[in-house]
Amino acid sequence: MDKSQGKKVGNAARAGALQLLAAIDDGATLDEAAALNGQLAPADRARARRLALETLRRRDRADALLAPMLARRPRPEIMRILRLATVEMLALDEAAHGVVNTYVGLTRASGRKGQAAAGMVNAVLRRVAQGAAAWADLPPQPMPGWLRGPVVATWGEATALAIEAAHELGAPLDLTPNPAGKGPVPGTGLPSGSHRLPAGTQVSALPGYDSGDWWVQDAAAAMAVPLLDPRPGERIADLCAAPGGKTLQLAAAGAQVTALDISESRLARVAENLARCGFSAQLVTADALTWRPDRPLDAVLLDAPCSATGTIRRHPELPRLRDGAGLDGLTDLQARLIDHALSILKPGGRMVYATCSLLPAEGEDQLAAALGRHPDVTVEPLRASFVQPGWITAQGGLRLRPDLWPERGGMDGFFIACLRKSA
Ligand SMILES: C[S@@+](CC[C@H](N)C(=O)[O-])C[C@H]1O[C@@H](n2cnc3c(N)ncnc32)[C@H](O)[C@@H]1O
Repeated sequence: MDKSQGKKVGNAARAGALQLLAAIDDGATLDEAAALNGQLAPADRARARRLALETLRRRDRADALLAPMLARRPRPEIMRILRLATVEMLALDEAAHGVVNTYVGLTRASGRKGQAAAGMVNAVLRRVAQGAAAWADLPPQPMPGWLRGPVVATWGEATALAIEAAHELGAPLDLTPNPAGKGPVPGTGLPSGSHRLPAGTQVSALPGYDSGDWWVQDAAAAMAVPLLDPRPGERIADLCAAPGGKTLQLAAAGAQVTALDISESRLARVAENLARCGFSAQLVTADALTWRPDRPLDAVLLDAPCSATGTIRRHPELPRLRDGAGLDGLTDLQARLIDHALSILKPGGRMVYATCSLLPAEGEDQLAAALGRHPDVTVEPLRASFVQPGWITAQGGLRLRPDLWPERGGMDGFFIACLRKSA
């Protein structure tokens, strides 16, 4: 590839990243915004997404570096250009000369107002290029107050900072091997059985996807089903199943699975994933609050809807889109789902409650409240060999956080508890 071609590809991705950041500023999620990059070649689309992700992870840090260099805060589109260029130079080690020239060009191309701002962008970015030491001294992006408050109150300031550092690092790609798969599964094996590949690995470029030799699932998310310990032939309902990572694990263990979700379109993804991996399950579109099986079940998996604050490494836009206001509604729904899930279990049956949340209100507090409401329910010991003693909470739940396994690249935030109804 000659140099001019390379530059053209790079600039298409940068313009794509600016489109994504603008849509996210307007309230879209990164996945929703991705449709805007539909015209880009796949490699540029992937690079635009990565640039946007890396910028969102360091937005506050970039703003703190830029603030003293700006006489007044520029218009949002110019601010996005400055942030993106700052992150490219200081976090992604892109050569300053090329970055400055490109973003000055993109500023100029953004219309009459852009022409007027180009000189300022040029001057500021040249100062940014000299700012590596100041950049290194800035703390990672803080979690929003509604999340940081409970995190600090529960685990302390040092843990909050470690979580924030993990958020900035982003997430590796984790695969769950299909036990019935034929080919080797790429990546390094983790103690929990997942395989890990570096952040930014393109899923479509990996062997074994079409043949269903593995599926994408964060290592923490993949821990819930082993803790339920499904057995061949057991009748198990996965009450909030889509897109189906845990349904696949349950089916792979030989259970008779009913996969339920309130969203028909999301349930269609469960069907696709089951077909690709060669498993089957009964699929039901229904509200888990009211659905009842024809007879009580051996086990239930309740991966409840939640704030998803455990997934900020992969969705750094999430803290900007949410303000914690819907939390009471979610915790109320989770409690009602727990009560209903217990009511469809046979005596002696097990239930795993899980949320991809960092908030104790959606994890530890739900477990305590459920035990208070249900004197006939006990917490099952967490017997899986990958569980480290320090991860187990006072009441016997499993607390997973992005700052755990730092030497391996972290994991999503999750809370998992296994309950047993008395026989
Ligand atoms: C955290 S996701 C589940 C992820 C899934 N267990 C997996 O491992 O791939 C939560 C799911 O709950 C579904 N959901 C939300 N409220 C529900 C309800 N009342 N009944 C059934 N499903 C519900 C959502 O549509 C969403 O697909």
